[in-house]
Amino acid sequence: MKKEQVVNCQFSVWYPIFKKHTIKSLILPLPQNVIDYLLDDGTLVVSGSDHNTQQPHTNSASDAEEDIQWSDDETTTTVTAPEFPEFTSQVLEAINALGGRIFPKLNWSAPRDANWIALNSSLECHSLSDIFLLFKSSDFITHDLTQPFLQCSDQDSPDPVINYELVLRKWSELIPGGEFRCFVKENKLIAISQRDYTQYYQHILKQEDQICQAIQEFFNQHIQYNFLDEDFVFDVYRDSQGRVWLIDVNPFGEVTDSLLFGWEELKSGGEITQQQEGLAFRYTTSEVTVQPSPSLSYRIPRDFVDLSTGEDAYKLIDFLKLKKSQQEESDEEENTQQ
Ligand SMILES: Nc1ncnc2c1ncn2[C@@H]1O[C@H](COP(=O)(O)OP(=O)(O)OP(=O)(O)O)[C@@H](O)[C@H]1O
Repeated sequence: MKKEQVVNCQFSVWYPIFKKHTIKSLILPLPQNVIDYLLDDGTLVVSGSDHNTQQPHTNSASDAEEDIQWSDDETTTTVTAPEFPEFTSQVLEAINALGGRIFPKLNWSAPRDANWIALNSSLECHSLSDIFLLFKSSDFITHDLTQPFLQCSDQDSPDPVINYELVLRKWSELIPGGEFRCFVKENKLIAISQRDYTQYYQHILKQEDQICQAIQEFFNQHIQYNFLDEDFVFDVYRDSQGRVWLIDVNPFGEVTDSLLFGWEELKSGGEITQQQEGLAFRYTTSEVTVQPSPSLSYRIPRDFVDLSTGEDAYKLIDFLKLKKSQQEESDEEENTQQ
């Protein structure tokens, strides 16, 4: 996989080409101070200033950044997250234009590994602080920001310049059993895998031929020869009326999860068992093969999740205060012993 293939799979590259066949979205350039904030481990995500109330911002001359401040007085401890007034109002405007509920992404990735941290355990966002909470907790987002070309074979060539972008997609209730990943080699659709492969869906077994045919038709009519590369991977959603929608485009190579196939067999071509002429379709065929969800490995203990995101979000702040006063007490003890 070459760096150029990764560049071509950025959202802002494929979206204009396939706009009519995918979920409505808006793209905003990500300012450098927001990128710095996302990469800074030391700052919490607590901000009251960006709730979706559509209030005009009076101070939008420049986006100021502040650090968290712990006041000395225990009774008035405050936690201040950085503020980006101009960017915040752009994001709120975009969220409102998309109906108030959005799915956030960067150039390539969504923070799928962080959904456990959100109040609703979902990637649905209504404000910039919802987005920040997910982005700051996600290794996938950090990967986009720090090493997007990690697995490329042309490591000796200079890294292409990337303009980082915040992608806001209209929130859509997608049923996981309707999602499929499609592999294209030399402009031919060679393989389709059920995307949520850890679950068994009876309707996939029953409608195997219709699903294959609908995706093949969608590919022939709208995707084939329209993308910048001849090898790539695209994700689709087949809705309850049987209509197929494009969800995402990914590089053809190890950086993309090959799900029920192996990259070796996909790259070598000929060896895959084929359902229809030239096309292999794999899905989970019984409850027996059901595996734990891969996203479970990204989670942390439930107690901590409850503390940080449970019914009472202030519990985390109380917990941190407690830790701080315990630390101060032990420091004092140490001082008196010396
Ligand atoms: N607009 C949306 N509204 C709600 N859920 C969505 C939306 N877009 C995508 N999803 C859900 O989020 C999942 C991940 O989306 P997407 O493929 O865009 O992320 P990604 O980080 O590029 O994933 P991957 O690394 O597997 O390609 C999808 O499988 C789908 O279930």
